Amino acid sequence: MAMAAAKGRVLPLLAVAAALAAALLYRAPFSKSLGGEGCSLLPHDHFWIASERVVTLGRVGPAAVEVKGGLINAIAVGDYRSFLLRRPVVDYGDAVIMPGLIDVHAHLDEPGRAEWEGFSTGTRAAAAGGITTLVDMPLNSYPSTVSEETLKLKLDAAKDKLHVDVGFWGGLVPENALNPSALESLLNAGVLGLKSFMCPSGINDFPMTNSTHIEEGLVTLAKYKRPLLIHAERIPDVQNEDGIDGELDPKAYTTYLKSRPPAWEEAAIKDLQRAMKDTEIGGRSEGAHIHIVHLSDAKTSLGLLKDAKQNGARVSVETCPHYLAFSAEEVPDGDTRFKCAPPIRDSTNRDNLWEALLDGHIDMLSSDHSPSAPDLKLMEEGNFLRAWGGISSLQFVLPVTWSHGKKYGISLNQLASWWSERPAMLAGLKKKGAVLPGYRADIVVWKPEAQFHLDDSHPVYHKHRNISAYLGKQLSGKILSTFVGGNLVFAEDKHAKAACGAPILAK
Ligand SMILES: NC(=O)N[C@H]1NC(=O)NC1=O
Ligand SMILES: [Zn+2]
Ligand SMILES: [Zn+2]
Repeated sequence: MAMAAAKGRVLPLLAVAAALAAALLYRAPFSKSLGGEGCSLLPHDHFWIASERVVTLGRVGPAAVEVKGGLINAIAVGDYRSFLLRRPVVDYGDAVIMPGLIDVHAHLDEPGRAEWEGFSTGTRAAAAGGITTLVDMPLNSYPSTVSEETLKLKLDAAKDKLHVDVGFWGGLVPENALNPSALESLLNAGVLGLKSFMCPSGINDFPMTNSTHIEEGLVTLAKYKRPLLIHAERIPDVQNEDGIDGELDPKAYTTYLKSRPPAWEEAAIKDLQRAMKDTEIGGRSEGAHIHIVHLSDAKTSLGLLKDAKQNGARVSVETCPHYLAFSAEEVPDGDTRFKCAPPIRDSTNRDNLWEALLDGHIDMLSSDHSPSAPDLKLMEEGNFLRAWGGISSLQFVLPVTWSHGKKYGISLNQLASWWSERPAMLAGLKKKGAVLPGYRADIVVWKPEAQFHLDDSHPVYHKHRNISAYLGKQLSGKILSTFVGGNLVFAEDKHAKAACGAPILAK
């Protein structure tokens, strides 16, 4: 019965042992450390999961993973079936067992804008998508997370609503950037690092920073060894003439592209050169780390970042599935679901982003899940210049990355590196991001080959399915089970009753 709950396939050979094991499992007491009965669809705190394709230790192969008290206790690599005789096991056959995804860039907009997205809906979508940890951005909620007090409001709003673990970035804004004690109190309160914008953010209480704010903020961050995430677009001092003029059709996607050319990304990154240099060994903010969020320009901006890395700057770069899945050529005019900043560029740029990811010049992936209330997307009017910029994608990032990445020959190990290991390092999450003994049992089990059509009948848990650019698409990669800290929080299109994810605070 316990086995059936997880739809595990118990090998016929092990039928007797499995029956014994099931009985054992069923009688096992609920673990307080796992939060009690409603936290898991598999209410046991000691069990094994196994499959032919476990992603661990840089390889993919048959293995069994022992989960005990919320942690991975042991891994039996190789012929796990004989090893597992008489042990309680959920056998996932040839499904992939991989570290749960860590999405370091999601906007869950509580308090203040729960009608855009919230902790409950956002983390349910995450669980359904195999994401086991999210790091929440400091803007789009109201107030923004820019102080100890506003972080406390976030934590209060999140209480009892987290279906996965959630950490928080704080905001670096002009009001705190030149004030080390204000920044220290925010960092001491537990944000995992800071985030700032070099252009208007679209949110009134999250003003943009200039390079001086950034350089000064980094000095404080260096003491804490926590990163600064930067939205690197800046309006160039001199706009060149193919910039936008009033005559262009606001429904045409080309108009939007012209309004935010790659020159914006370039200008920001050039402006960051001194800040990047400061992070080098012996630099003014040695120990700090600059992370460029959602890179879209795979040309000059990427080149500048490669140079900075080569010179020893501590810089990392993420891009997002929408820049890898879509190209400007295929964005229909008036379809503002595809509006994001920086924009989705042409197909050559998309191919170059894949190449940079495969070559290691782009370090990791994140969703930048940034929904709004549907009316702000202006879907009927189709005005790209006035619509909210933000892509709604949280639940689909794994199948989207896989479906499109297959064409570029990506491997399961690369997926685990881009979506789990590197994000864990960026956010300073110890014992997360890999399937290894001693690590938190945050695991996704999925079937890469299973195809599905994201049609109107597909369950979507994040807010406002209609504003997601992925609706109507055919994807490969079905999530079977998601474990967070040993709790089976999602399986067979069902969530565990209780929300037992943990808030993560830096110490
Ligand atoms: N405020 C906000 O979420 N902006 C995000 N949306 C987007 O498309 N890019 C962003 O930075
Ligand atoms: Zn951004
Ligand atoms: Zn964002």
